[in-house]
Amino acid sequence: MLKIEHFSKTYPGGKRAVDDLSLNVAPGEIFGFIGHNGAGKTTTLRAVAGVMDFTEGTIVIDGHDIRRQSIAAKAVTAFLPDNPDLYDFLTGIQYLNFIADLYELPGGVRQERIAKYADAFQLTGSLGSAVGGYSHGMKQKLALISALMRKPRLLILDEPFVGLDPAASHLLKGYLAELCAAGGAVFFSTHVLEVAEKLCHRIAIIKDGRLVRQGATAELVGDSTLEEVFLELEGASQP
Ligand SMILES: Nc1ncnc2c1ncn2[C@@H]1O[C@H](COP(=O)(O)OP(=O)(O)OP(=O)(O)O)[C@@H](O)[C@H]1O
Repeated sequence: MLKIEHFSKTYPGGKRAVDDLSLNVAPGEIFGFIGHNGAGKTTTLRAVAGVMDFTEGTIVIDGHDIRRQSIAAKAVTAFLPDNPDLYDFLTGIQYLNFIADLYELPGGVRQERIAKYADAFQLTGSLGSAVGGYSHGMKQKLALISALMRKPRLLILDEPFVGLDPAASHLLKGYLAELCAAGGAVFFSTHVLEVAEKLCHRIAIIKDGRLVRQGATAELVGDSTLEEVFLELEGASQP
């Protein structure tokens, strides 16, 4: 579903944020991407989502090269940044309809899906209000609904659990599993290692822009916890 090969990104000014990263995410897989602050997670996710160009390597989504077939790749991908930038002057429902129009989601299907996800995330009563008045968590829920309603083949999420209340986090985990059961795939970054350990089929750990470990969660963790494995790789001292 997602194939990243020898991906590198050097920012203008010379910072090499990611160096020679390769990984695959298979259909049906929830893939967690973890690493310290500044490790290169957001840089990678933004390149995969096609919102940032990169220096070297190839990124292929569902058979479409993100550079050469960017529209086809983006048509099957949804990306939720850590701080979604929505249109404050639109109401929630106007925003969802705007996204549904962009991705040509037919009327009946969109209404049914918006109703389903908005009810579940308890946002239905706020859809008539301007997004500018939403709390951070409400904006995040709206952005999530806009991504989920499209039923993307690949869902890319940057720190999706930060700022969500426990009920919304629980719901989201269920929806990620649902998307994968339907043959989609999820690639997400997180600092919440307990969630990653429980939720992810496979995990990659990035350190200073380089992939230092990847594999099936059970194999990667072994008899330890993900936190222990992570801290050991980081060389961090444990109490
Ligand atoms: N626009 C930019 N210009 C220059 N350097 C950048 C830019 N964006 C990120 N970087 C640098 O690239 C490196 C990787 O940043 P990135 O945002 O990908 O890390 P991250 O793993 O997502 O971190 P966090 O967990 O803190 O969100 C960091 O050293 C950061 O300072």
